[in-house]
Amino acid sequence: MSDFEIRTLETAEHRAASNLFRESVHFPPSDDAEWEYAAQYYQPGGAIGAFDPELVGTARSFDAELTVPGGARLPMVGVTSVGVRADRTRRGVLRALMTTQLADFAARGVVFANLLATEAGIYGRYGYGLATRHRTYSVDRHRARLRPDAPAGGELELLDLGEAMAVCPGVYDGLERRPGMMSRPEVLWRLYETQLRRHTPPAKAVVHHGPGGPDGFATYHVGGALAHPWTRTLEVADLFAGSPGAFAGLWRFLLGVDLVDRVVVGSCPLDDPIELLLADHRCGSVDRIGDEHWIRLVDVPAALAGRVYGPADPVVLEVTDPLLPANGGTYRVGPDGAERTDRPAGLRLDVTTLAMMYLGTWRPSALAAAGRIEVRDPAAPEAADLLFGTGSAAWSGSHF
Ligand SMILES: CC(=O)SCCNC(=O)CCNC(=O)[C@H](O)C(C)(C)COP(=O)(O)OP(=O)(O)OC[C@H]1O[C@@H](n2cnc3c(N)ncnc32)[C@H](O)[C@@H]1OP(=O)(O)O
Repeated sequence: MSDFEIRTLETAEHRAASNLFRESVHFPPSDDAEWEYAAQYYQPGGAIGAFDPELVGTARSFDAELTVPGGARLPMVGVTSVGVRADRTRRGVLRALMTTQLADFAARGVVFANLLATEAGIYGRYGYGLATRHRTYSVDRHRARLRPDAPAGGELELLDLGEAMAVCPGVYDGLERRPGMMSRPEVLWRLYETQLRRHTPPAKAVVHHGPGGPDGFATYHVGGALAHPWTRTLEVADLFAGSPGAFAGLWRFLLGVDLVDRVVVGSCPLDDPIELLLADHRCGSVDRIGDEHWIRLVDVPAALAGRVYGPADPVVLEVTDPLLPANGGTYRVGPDGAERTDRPAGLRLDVTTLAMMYLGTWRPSALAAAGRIEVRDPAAPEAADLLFGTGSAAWSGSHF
């Protein structure tokens, strides 16, 4: 670990860092045209590198806000573009990058760090716990009909990508957010626009207009065979709906696009009601349930105080956090909030496990049954299930 130096990268070093990351995930280096837009994703001062003295590892982050149960939006950073040169792996470079980043986040008052992991075995050791999951849902368009009692929805407006990028960010900002959703900084919209523009023809968007104005949208493209017989798939990148009418209206539109065989939504919340809208739910299928965001509670007291809790007897949690020891200690969590306490703990857990239950994705009793929580008070797991449970499944829908 002492054989290399970790420091913030200068803007002039960002391209080398980006290419190092790309090589680590087996992508080619960016050409000039690609780098022209990719450079914008590097927030000034937001990338770090490990040098030995050459650049051998890197990670970057950007600022956003995370919605927690109850609706509060708390400061988070998105962590991404993490890579170590293949000839320098397994000698502590990532550990040094992660430790440096976390100390910096804590000093800046960040409450959460979020990431999407290439492999499930990497980030738990740094306090990141799998906190949101999503599913890929596909529908056989030829068989699909919405039930006659499905909400009618409002007007739908088809936009090209340029128009969509002027409209969708505002619609997104106005939506009520589930736990796990995040603000989308402009760089993320630019990333999505670039990805959507790669399709031929470029992707489009459909916006739903409810009684109070635009309240949902979907971005999509249609790909597949160009010649008869048609085997075309409509792939949805984003689907956000602020009301039952918007959700049904958007799905009705997507299932109505001609010359399409399947409609696939890559990332849906686990509990969205599409099956309930279909007249025959067997024409739809869950293709995959997977990891979505891993979150790290950088400031445990602020994170615990920032969300609301369900009705149950209070529990006392004893939390351990070797990388950020200031988070360690006992916390009383009850329907009236959470604060530090001197009372004896009912449940003992590490900060990674706390992240897994924080947004309601994993029940404390299940984590205890799996051996991830030590139970000191036999009544505490059931009470914690009720306290940490949420009305809707945590989901982000924003990937980076
Ligand atoms: C948010 C994102 O950007 S996700 C992208 C992550 N990047 C990639 O997947 C690109 C390809 N992989 C890499 O670049 C590297 O292998 C990395 C970044 C995953 C790991 O970097 P390294 O410098 O080798 O990790 P380091 O030596 O610090 O190891 C730290 C610990 O993680 C473990 N570890 C490292 N990589 C992995 C892995 N892929 N799976 C499981 N454990 C791992 C090590 O065994 C070590 O364990 P220990 O603390 O118990 O000793």
